[in-house]
Amino acid sequence: MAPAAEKRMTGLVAATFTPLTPEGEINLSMIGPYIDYLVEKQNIKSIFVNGTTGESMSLSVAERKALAKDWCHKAKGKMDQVVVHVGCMTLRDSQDLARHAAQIGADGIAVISPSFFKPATAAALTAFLREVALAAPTLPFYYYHIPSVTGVNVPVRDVLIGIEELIPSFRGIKFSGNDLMDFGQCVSNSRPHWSLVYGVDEQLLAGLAMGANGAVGSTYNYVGCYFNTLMTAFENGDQLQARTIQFKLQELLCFAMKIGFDLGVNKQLMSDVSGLNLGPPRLPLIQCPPDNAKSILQKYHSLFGTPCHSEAQ
Ligand SMILES: CC(=O)N[C@@H]([C@@H](O)[C@H](O)[C@H](O)CO)[C@@H](O)CC(=O)C(=O)O
Repeated sequence: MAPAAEKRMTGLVAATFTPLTPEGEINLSMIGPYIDYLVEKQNIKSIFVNGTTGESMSLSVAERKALAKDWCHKAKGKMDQVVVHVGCMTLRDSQDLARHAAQIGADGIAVISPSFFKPATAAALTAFLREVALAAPTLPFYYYHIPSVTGVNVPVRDVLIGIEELIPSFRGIKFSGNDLMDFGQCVSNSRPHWSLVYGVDEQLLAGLAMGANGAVGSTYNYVGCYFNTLMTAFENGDQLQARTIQFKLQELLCFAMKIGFDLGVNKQLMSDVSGLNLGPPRLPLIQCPPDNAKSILQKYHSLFGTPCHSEAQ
């Protein structure tokens, strides 16, 4: 059973981009303004840092520690939760980052499956997750399922079997997959103190219908205020309003996908919408060409209006 005061990862959570300088170094000076933007303009109170959107796998362990520390310190008193992704290709690095997350006051940790040498079974995957979780046993622990990136397709429902006996700090799943049957199976076999958050922004409404406790995603950096409205509409049974907002994001992403949507494009859109200069992505990802950025920004404004901020308060 979870301690009464423990926070769960629920509601709308922005998966943050990692600010870089034009030369490609981590840019800690942007983190304070970034947090203020999310709170004041997007009504976002929880963040998930150093994840996929944060380009964690392109960062060194030292860079990830510096970023995690800064996010946690600067979010204190402003955000409800900072969950730090600590997954790496090596168990030792993941454990190191998990211990560090506990020292800097993170509210939870999440771990992606290693994807070079992949676990072949749920048992192999949970054995890896357990070793990381035990390095920070006081922090709520979430398994981060993102098969489109890792290529690890172990059904999450299988991962959940007996997981609390193996990992006492286990508190849920960040489910960034399209398999809604697997997600539904996770929900129907979940415990009351777990949190199952959905991570495919363009079909969040389906995740909510299946029973998601919240959402973590990249687009909530710049459509967070609208998606807060979507979640309230869903809770109130206003499917029409919820669908209207969901369809707008689908329209934006369909448009961007036709031109070529990747993390570089996504990061550029956040810079353009927020006015924060988050810099380029790190190689091998490349910066969005200016003409593409311009037309995607125009599409954003035609769908979501200028600024989106008025719905935040
Ligand atoms: C594959 C991928 O990057 N998925 C994103 C989504 O937010 C995604 O960008 C969005 O649904 C648009 O496709 C998140 O699930 C990733 C995420 O939460 C993270 O950065 O850790």
